[in-house]
Amino acid sequence: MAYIEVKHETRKFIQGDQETIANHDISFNVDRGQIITILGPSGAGKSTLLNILGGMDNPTSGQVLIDGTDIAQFTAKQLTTYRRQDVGFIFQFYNLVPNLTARENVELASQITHDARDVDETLRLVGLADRAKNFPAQLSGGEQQRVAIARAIAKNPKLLLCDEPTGALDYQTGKQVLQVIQDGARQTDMTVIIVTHNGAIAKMGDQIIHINDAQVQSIQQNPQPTPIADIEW
Ligand SMILES: Nc1ncnc2c1ncn2[C@@H]1O[C@H](COP(=O)(O)OP(=O)(O)OP(=O)(O)O)[C@@H](O)[C@H]1O
Repeated sequence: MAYIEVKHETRKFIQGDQETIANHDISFNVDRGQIITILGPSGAGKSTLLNILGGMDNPTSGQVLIDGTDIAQFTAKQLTTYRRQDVGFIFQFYNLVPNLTARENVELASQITHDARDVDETLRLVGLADRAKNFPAQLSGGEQQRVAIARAIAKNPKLLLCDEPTGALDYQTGKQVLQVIQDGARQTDMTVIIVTHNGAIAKMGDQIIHINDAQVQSIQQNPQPTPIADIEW
């Protein structure tokens, strides 16, 4: 059984008399431990889909089975537990707490889960052991994003969701961050979903889901993902 099964997922937003269909009849499967990329232009519906997978939003219709359980049917309380225990998030703009050190930012996440990873070991994993006492403002963009990755991974999530994780970074730093995400995934057996509008980055996925105009345009199996060192954009 696939770890994620999205079946006919649709999300409509209604504002006044205007209806926007952000996701229309979306279906795909993801195996446990896969890295998949969701590729599409601005406004295609990628973030909407990621929010639904992360339990931050509910679809209007359809099923979102995670490990066999339909989270589309979850109550608000069940969704909170799911987000807390099972999901790590990485966003374009890091979202670190500015008055906490790198270590404290990571600790914050590890404290709310049962099965957290060791904070110092996780900082080592992202190559930031020696910056643990620094505040976000004392770190570069790439380092801040690595703290955000450590924070997400420290929860030991089953699912890591990344929304344009390199969107605010330069080319070289962006590649380092992708490498950290990939290494983290391979070492922890997380399932990873990366949203991007960048076709070159999408090639790091074991599966590339092309989304356009709210719909799945194609699903490309990618048995030989491009090594990050070889990705160029
Ligand atoms: N809360 C909302 N209320 C109304 N419309 C929304 C809402 N969230 C998203 N939309 C609309 O749904 C569509 C898809 O948006 P979404 O943010 O999912 O796209 P995206 O592919 O992630 O785009 P981007 O790459 O620019 O972030 C857009 O037309 C957007 O305006």
